[in-house]
Amino acid sequence: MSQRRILILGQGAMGRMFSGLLRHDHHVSHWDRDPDSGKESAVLEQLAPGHDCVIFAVPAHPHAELAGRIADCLKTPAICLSIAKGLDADGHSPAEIFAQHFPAGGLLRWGLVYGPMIARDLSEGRTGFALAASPERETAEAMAGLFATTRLYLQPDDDPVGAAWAAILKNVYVPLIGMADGLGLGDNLRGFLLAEALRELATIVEARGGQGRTAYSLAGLGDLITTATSASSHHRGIGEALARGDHSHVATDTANLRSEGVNTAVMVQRHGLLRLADYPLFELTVRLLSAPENIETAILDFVNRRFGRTLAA
Ligand SMILES: NC(=O)c1ccc[n+]([C@@H]2O[C@H](COP(=O)([O-])OP(=O)(O)OC[C@H]3O[C@@H](n4cnc5c(N)ncnc54)[C@H](O)[C@@H]3O)[C@@H](O)[C@H]2O)c1
Repeated sequence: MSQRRILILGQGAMGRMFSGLLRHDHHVSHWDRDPDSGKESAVLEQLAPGHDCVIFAVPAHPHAELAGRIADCLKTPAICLSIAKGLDADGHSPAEIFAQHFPAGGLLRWGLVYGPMIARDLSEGRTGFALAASPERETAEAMAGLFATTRLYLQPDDDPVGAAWAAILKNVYVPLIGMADGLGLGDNLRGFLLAEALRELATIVEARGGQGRTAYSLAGLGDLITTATSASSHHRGIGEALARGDHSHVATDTANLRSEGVNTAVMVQRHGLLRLADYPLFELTVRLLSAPENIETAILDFVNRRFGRTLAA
């Protein structure tokens, strides 16, 4: 494939990993901003023009601002691609933000890359897998083509809305798995909770305008299993910490930018994005993330209700 000019926003774990994967075949530039001081590594408006692809390897919360700046200064065709699995302060996903800033028919096209692609595995030469989801098939295929010589295997897909909700919401369910495992509730219960989470995720994806099948793709099932079972998973670790009484990640009514999953739980409630009563496992998880008390009883009560039993836990 021909050499592309790629700009990577963010030089954290994912930004560095992408740079390592792509720099052999493409011309790669970097931009970052210190989240504490706000200091930017370069003037984005001077750096961005001329690039064919901009990878947003930053959390969701600065996406709208950065997409607006990119849209104003890129005057040649390019693809903007995000990997962020969170909602911004307005409750918007990267799919919604990109659709607004990069409208169909314009010079800038967009897509999302979601799936089991833990930065450490890829940085150490192992494989990664993800959907390359875009509203346009051609863009999805171009995204997959960028990585064609790397160990990140991308499947072109046309459901970015579903991919975004699947990837974002699985980070809310994963701490529940961490809680159950942290309390030693068993392998069988983990399997049940994962099956329930997936079933619910498919209905939520549809309710939010995506396709239910996307919940069973790399962006949903693939990422859910990986994150829920990886010893190094941040979101699984949050659940394990809550199970041992460490409440440093408890969801409060303010944004929690240290954990995207916890922050998503807060944003879903703040912006009324879902009718929680329709999704009992999601509702249980959100409740335990903000009030992690009697976790075992709460999970077993859920199991009994699901099977129509009234046994005491
Ligand atoms: N780590 C993974 O394995 C993984 C996998 C898939 C997707 N993701 C997603 O990728 C995104 C980045 O993850 P990461 O692991 O690289 O995080 P990280 O904390 O290692 O890096 C985040 C980067 O974003 C920059 N940043 C933070 N706030 C910013 C702001 N307000 N404005 C501009 N830049 C800002 C930081 O300077 C840093 O370079 C997350 O949304 C995450 O969900 C991560």
